[in-house]
Amino acid sequence: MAGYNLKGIEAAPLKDDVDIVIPTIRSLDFLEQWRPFLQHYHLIIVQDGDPSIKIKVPEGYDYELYNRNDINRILGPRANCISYKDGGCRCFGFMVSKKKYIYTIDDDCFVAKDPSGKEINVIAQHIRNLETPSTPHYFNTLYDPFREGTDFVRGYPFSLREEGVQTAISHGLWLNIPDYDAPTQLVKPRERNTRYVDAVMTIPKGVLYPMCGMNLAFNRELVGPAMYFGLMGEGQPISRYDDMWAGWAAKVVCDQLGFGVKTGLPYLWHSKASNPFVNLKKEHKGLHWQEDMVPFFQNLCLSKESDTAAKCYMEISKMTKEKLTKVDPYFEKLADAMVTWIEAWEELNPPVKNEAFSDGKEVKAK
Ligand SMILES: O=c1ccn([C@@H]2O[C@H](COP(=O)(O)OP(=O)(O)O[C@H]3O[C@@H](CO)[C@H](O)[C@H]3O)[C@@H](O)[C@H]2O)c(=O)[nH]1
Ligand SMILES: [Mn+2]
Repeated sequence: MAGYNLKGIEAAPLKDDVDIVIPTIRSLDFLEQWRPFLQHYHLIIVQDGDPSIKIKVPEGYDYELYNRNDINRILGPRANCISYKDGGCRCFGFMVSKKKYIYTIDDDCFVAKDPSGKEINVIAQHIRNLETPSTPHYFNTLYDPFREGTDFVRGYPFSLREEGVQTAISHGLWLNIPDYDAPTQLVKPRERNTRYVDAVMTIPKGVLYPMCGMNLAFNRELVGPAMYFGLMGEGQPISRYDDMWAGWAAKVVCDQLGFGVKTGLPYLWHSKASNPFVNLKKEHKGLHWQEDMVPFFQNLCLSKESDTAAKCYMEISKMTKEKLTKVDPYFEKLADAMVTWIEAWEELNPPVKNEAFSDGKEVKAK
């Protein structure tokens, strides 16, 4: 690229199969540092906040940029399911993408170094995580058996080794500013995560986890419809639980459809501690409601007819309305927004007519 020093650019794995989705209400200057790893990928930028503000995209990146006016134009009345003034707006990018894989990253995240001092190619590691099987049915104590230099340990039944399932989500971690909630940030303002754990592990079937949207990749074809970052932000009683809602729902869907979820490598460097007092105001209801939301998802039993991500999600929406509205009327609104999300998803992503599925049905679990 004229004028840019791209020396040392690493191979951009599956560059035509990945879209990078970035929600931003700040600036995209952070992309300068990511050039060696992200420059070859297509970006989908979801600009939150005032659409009259012009966001500058660093030269040399191939991108599409959507602001609130674009979301309203494209989705019409269904735009009300996309959060405003909350990072959850990023899921609009998941919906408009046509690629197999999504990688989503926050605009205050930078390239981290591993203990040897080598810069970490987050995309390469996420693709490796997504392209190798998960082991949700039986925990391998030496972590990911599909990594170089490791394997299934003694006592791991061979019958289960072929059982590796398709990996739908790869959840990366963060050095420096950890993703703490506001109370924890307030009591530990100077805490920094300096610990690099060289491991990738499958989250066992039936176990939920707090999914952070900061450094996250997933297979759109397997689990895209379930990756709805819940309706939060302006006009809603809660914020900063958008990624949590998506993580809980998507894990239930992955367990139902027989897909895997991995967490661990890659790390990135999270630089900006959002203001803990502002965060406390935004997320305080979530701190209470999570005591109900988590057991709700833990106890969900989906019907066998729910054999695609969209069908699972519609069933979860129905159960949300039935079981969580007693916690707060907001959940009825959220349940309706979940239905709107699926309707919008299916309008923008009509099932592909495919001889394998003569009725053109969505990808079903094997
Ligand atoms: O109103 C908003 C606020 C933020 N964004 C964009 O979303 C991401 C995350 O924002 P931020 O870095 O301020 O949030 P953190 O507390 O550091 O991160 C955690 O909170 C989650 C946000 O819900 C986030 O995914 C977690 O990692 C940035 O890109 C902001 O620009 C926004 O679009 N609108
Ligand atoms: Mn941040």
